[in-house]
Amino acid sequence: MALRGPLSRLLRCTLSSCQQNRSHSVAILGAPFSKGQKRRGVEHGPKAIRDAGLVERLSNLDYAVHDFGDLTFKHLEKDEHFMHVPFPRTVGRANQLLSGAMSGAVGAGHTCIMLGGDHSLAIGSVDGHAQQCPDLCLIWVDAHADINTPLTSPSGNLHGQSVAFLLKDLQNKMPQVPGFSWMKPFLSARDLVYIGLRDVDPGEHIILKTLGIQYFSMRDIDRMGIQRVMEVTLDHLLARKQRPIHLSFDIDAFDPSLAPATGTPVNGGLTYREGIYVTEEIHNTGLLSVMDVVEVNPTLGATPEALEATTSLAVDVIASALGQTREGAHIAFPKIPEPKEDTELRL
Ligand SMILES: NC(=[NH2+])NCCC[C@H](N)C(=O)O
Ligand SMILES: [Mn+2]
Ligand SMILES: [Mn+2]
Repeated sequence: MALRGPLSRLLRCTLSSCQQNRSHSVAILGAPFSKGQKRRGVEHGPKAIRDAGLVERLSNLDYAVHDFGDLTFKHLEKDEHFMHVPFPRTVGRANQLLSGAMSGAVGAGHTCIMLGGDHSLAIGSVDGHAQQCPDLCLIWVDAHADINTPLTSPSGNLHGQSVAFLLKDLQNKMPQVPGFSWMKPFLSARDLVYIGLRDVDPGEHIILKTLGIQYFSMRDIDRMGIQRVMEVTLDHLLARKQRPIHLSFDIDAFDPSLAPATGTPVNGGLTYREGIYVTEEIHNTGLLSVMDVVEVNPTLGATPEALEATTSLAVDVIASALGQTREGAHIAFPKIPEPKEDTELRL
């Protein structure tokens, strides 16, 4: 749509300092971490996504790409379970480190891409982003709601609990998990929208309903269409005021036929076109500030083709969130090139 580009640029000028000067500089933060769940291999996600050509794709979109490399996480030796939650201190410490790095990168004026790693990393990623942009809103694209508390979680895994750590509204339902005393929940339930849900635990369902969280399950997408879902999503988050968007994209939101190399696949997911439409619409707001891409697990690709499909899909959604269009672009050509006088036009 013709109005989108100029309109979004106009809006960007009126934004708070944390959103300015972001448009042409992208930071990549690798977070090779897997202790938020029990399947090893997801720590190789950042390398696999880079190997699929991420930096080159973003450079072709005319961005200055700053690849900050991978963070170094430590596994703490003495880290007993908390209730049935494994590795609480290790996950807490990793997220503390990521939060600091994310805050620094956002503060330096970059649009940031966090490559996971498992989805527990969204705790640090969103926390660090919020330190620079306290009025951010969160779009969570996922088969799962990741909003269990330690008391509702069937698995104990922290990658299924990230949102519960972020939400102010759940503060009095959360026990003190060791490793997380460095952070305070800051997000309001109304500043969050889910897209793609199809595997929601009973405890998560009561949380979503009690807090009145806006979500669009795969059934809602079937019923309304992805175009209407995005309209309502962006209206819900941005109608009152324009603010930075944090997009947390779990690759398992896509159908497992498209993204097989992931730890908790669920049938009946987003089509390629639905997923790309989501990121295109987010790009068109001009407000994307941080994007997480998580749960790409290269060791779970049954064949090299399955892995390649998953990683190139990850690169495609990132490129689309950063402005790659299906209609082409004329970055290299201000006008249609004309042959010089003395060149023969046709043979
Ligand atoms: N980020 C993910 N893939 N999360 C899967 C969570 C699965 C399940 N709801 C749990 O809490 O254990
Ligand atoms: Mn998921
Ligand atoms: Mn997730």
